[in-house]
Amino acid sequence: MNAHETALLEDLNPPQAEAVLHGDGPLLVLSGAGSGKTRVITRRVAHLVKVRRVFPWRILAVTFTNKAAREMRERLTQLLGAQANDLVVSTFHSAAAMILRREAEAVGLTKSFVIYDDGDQLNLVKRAMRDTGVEPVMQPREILHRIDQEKNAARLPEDMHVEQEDIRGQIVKRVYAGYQKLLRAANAVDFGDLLLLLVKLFRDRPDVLERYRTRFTHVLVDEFQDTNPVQYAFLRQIAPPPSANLVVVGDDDQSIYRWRGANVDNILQFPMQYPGAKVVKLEQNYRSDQNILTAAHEVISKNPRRMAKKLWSERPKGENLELMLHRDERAEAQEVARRILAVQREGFIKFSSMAVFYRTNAQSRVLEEALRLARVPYQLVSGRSFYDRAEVRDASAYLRLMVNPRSDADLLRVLNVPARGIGDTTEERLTDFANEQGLSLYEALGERHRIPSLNATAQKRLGGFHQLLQSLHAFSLTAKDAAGAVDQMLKESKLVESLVADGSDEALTRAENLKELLGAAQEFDLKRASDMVAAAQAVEAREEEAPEGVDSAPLTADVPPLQAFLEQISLVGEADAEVSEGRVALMTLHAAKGLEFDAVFLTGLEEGVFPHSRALKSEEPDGGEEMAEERRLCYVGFTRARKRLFVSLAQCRSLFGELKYNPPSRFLADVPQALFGFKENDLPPPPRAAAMPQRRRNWDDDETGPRVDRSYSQASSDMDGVGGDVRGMRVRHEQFGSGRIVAAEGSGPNAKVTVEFGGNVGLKRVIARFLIPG
Ligand SMILES: Nc1ncnc2c1ncn2[C@@H]1O[C@H](COP(=O)(O)OP(=O)(O)OP(=O)(O)O)[C@@H](O)[C@H]1O
Ligand SMILES: [Mg+2]
Repeated sequence: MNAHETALLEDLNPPQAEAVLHGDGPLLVLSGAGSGKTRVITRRVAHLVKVRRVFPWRILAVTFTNKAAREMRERLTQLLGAQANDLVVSTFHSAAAMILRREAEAVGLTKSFVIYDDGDQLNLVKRAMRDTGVEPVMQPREILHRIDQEKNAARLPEDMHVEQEDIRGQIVKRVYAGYQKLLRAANAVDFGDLLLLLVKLFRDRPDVLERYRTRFTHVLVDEFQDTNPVQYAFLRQIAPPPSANLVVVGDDDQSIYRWRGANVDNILQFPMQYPGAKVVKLEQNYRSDQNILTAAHEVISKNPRRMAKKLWSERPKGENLELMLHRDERAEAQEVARRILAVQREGFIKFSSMAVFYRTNAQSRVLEEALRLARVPYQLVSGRSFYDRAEVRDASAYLRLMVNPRSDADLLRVLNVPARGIGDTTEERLTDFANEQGLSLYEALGERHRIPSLNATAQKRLGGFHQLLQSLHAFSLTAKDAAGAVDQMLKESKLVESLVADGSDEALTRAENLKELLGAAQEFDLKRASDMVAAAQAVEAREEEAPEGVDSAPLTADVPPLQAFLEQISLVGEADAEVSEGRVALMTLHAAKGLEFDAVFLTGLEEGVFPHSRALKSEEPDGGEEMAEERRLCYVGFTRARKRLFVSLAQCRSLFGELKYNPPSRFLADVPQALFGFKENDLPPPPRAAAMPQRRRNWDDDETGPRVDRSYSQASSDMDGVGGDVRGMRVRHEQFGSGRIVAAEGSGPNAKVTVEFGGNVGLKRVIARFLIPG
């Protein structure tokens, strides 16, 4: 073993090392959370390059988010130095986008195609519905969802098999076909197209496929449990069974993207698809304290149809899990803020090592408010929120028109932004004319003198807009960097100027955001310049020439800067925001996968919130696949925590404008009480059902329900008559020691107070006069 090899294997356990050292042929690493799967991928890549002397440009490593890709690349730079810049480390979508751009002509696009997002897609679906004249029996949203599903399943309209009597299916098929036509005419693709078009291209053009197959001799995939059929089809093309060097790592228990077409069968059936694949199981968890692991295990083990897995840890038992009960979502948010501060002060855990999770984005607003008030520095991890702002979308539309004036959806978006007096009638005449003549809107603008019944003013205004677009397009052809192009666009379009002229606070904030977009472009340029230098150095530093006829050029090579910037914007995902140092991260459970934190707050553990109401409506026994997926999501949430896990719930919550009294989440009942530090005798008697008449379902009536339900149903019913002021207060009791008030009933010295005491004492109900503050 040489020195490189020793260093790379040093801190790996035997099965991890086995996976890193595995020779040629397919390999599946299947194991539970925190067992070092991602570490194995990174090490294996480094090992391939350093020890087995595989050219870095032959390696394609696919991760789930751009953020994960960035982190993996950083890690690899530490291990490999400049050579890391010759690797392709990316998400499925950006790998597909890079390849598609190189092969654009072969799929009927030009290199400057733009990528449409969800909002653009919806507009396009509406247009396609109008164009195809389908009966308006389906909502555009629903049709779009079905189209996305078809794309995830690798089906174009002509591949759809729809029965004649399936009216809705027929509608989807027709609109889908019209929608694809509109995309192609606009020289645009949507997210789903990136992989779908590539898979089709590889299928129809074996010569193109062969080039990439010959190039990428090693393909590695993290979070494989969440691949969808079209992604898997791509993998099978580029790394075909039975013998390609395809390494996939994942955990069937963490498959949480079924709603995006992910199919957990991909991982379960991998050994069948790649017969002879080596399977390595990792069983030691390095992340979480034992109590957390036990809780996670108890929750996930209720799922049917899992691959049997063991997971053990040498880590200590750790602290108890903490159960936090609240009157409503505001009290919950305040208490989360308070506990974060306490954990930071007393637990010596940095803000940046803490995270707050929730099931749906809508829950974040109240949490944000409470954190702001409590002066807890936090950051919302929702990568798209900035780019989804109206003014930023307007600016992006202009930028995309700059590189691709044929993009009709973008043109319509900014036709009258900032206001230039182009009204609905003019817009209608323009689009009708374009449709009749088979022109893009931009081309129609050029022919505007032929548009019937347009008066001179309308002509003039359209002319002005046409000129603006022409000028911007011309500028983009010679732009040397993205920031220059953004700056020019902001000036010429007068987007900032009009907002500043408006002068309202809101308009000024919007103007600030546009300047931030310019800042993002500047940052992008700097990064790109250094990446390009690095890539060139990596090519220069190659010790050997690529074999004759093998394509070894960097995948991103010749994309103009503005276009590269736009592509980066389009591919920003929900989980991609970088959390700055010193801040607590707030995110949905879905965005949390792959991450780890010292302390985790999992909020909203109520039936109908988490598990999501959708899963409750499922007609299958026990909620079927939907419920199983919620359970996996809970497992993902728990296993992000290293040392402290707080789970919280509210007795009533208003969400989506409705006030709901939901019973506690079933997942709480699966956690053994001892892990919360409760002892059997601590539990107060169950409350009278009449005390909680508003509940839709009374979990206390459920005789089979686990006892832990009773403890917190009691505590939360206690809160009915009390203000939130004493809760959370620190108190001392002569016999039980110090603790914190969880709930109180009545007021004054005879109030009955439920206190969570430290040590092994746990939850107790005592009379207030026996307590002293502190
Ligand atoms: N052999 C090891 N020795 C010490 N620490 C390790 C070892 N393997 C992994 N770790 C650490 O354990 C933690 C979890 O590793 P990693 O993120 O790779 O796990 P994972 O299996 O990918 O988890 P997840 O299922 O959540 O994606 C990381 O902090 C990692 O550095
Ligand atoms: Mg991982």
